[in-house]
Amino acid sequence: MEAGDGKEESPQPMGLSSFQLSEEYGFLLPKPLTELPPPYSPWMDIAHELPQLIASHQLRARIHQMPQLNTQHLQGREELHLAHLVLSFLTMGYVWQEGEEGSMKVLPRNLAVPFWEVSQALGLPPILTHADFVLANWRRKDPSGCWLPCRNLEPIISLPGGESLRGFILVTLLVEKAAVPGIKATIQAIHALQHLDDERLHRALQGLAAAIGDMDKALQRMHDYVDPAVFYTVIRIFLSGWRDNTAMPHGLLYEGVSEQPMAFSGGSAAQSSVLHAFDELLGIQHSQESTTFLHRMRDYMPPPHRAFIRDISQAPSLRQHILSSADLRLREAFNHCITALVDFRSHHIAIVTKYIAVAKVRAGQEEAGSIGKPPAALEAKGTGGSHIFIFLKSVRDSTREGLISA
Ligand code: HEM
Repeated sequence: MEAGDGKEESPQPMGLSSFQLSEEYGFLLPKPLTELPPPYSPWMDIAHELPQLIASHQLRARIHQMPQLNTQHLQGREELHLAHLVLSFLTMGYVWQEGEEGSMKVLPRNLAVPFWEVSQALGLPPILTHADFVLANWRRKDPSGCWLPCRNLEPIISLPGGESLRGFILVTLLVEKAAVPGIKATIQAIHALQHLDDERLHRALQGLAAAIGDMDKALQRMHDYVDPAVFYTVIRIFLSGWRDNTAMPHGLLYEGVSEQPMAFSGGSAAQSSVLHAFDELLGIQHSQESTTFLHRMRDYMPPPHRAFIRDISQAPSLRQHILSSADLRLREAFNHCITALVDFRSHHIAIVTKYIAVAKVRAGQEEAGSIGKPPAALEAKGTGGSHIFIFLKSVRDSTREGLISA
């Protein structure tokens, strides 16, 4: 990361862009493409009809009829991201169309080979990631209209789940957007540390705490837009992966790519770079087990975002600086960041309780099959494969341990 140029509050755009971070949109892809060039219409045509094709059990047949397209005509980051988004959604639909018991263990070569090639080009795994589901999956309905309210936003590609699926994607998007000032404050804080500029550091920490508070407010909107029963019984399975999942114990065979099945975790906001970056800046030490899981999730991030987190972890230690400083205002601002992060994580646990634990009990009480059959293999595990509540509480509690006492 480069040093600032004297204009204190705005980090160098160069510093942001070298990590494929946008001044306005942070980790979100700033202007996602919504269509691929004409040769790729066989993919796009299926992708635009995905929820209906899955509901009518026709997706697998349509994918079998798809030609095997050459990926060499895809140009630039935007086209590659849209291709990965489309192929990952097709793959999730193909594998899970008939639910957990009817999952497919082989991905046909006309889908597997291009998906593998696009994944290699982007440095992403060949499965749906947070980068697909959220970062590259948004468009304005009215291109000249503003971001908020949510009504002007919609996902480019959908899965079953109707308005709840839309809400789940868009609320997560709003959390990413609310994080943007916090990402810039993170860079400011590192510049300030490098230059031993405590005034600037203090302002950066205040900015970071405010941004985490705004992320928390955005997160709460999940309650307004997403129905727990639809999330639990319809949406969740399509985010599931083939690693740490007893429904796919041997992984997925990517035909034409490898002789052996491969195992990848499903999509999860644990793959969002935001909290990884904040944890590194604040020097939060998670348990070994949680750290192993979270670090594995970094393999599911675009490589430049991974590099951003790595560079923060290699920067001078903020925590050591605060501990050795006599400036109580700094300590207070640092602790505000920690408290805001604990609150965010506590509210997230409340959401997970409502959308998974309580929804599971309610689904058990409903007539079997009234909405959909929830995946049994995911009852105690997240789509990323973690043991949900042990993991989330450990991560929240180790965040709290980051407080520096007076
Ligand atoms: C209905 C909404 C949500 C549910 C049910 C949910 C569920 C989960 C689960 C089960 C995990 C454990 C990891 C795994 O195996 O996947 C997790 C982790 C995580 N989720 Fe969510 N999540 C939701 C919304 C969000 C949103 C909107 C964000 C914000 C971007 C978010 C951020 C995270 C983060 C950062 C982690 C990693 C643990 C941490 O750092 O605290 N989640 N989530």
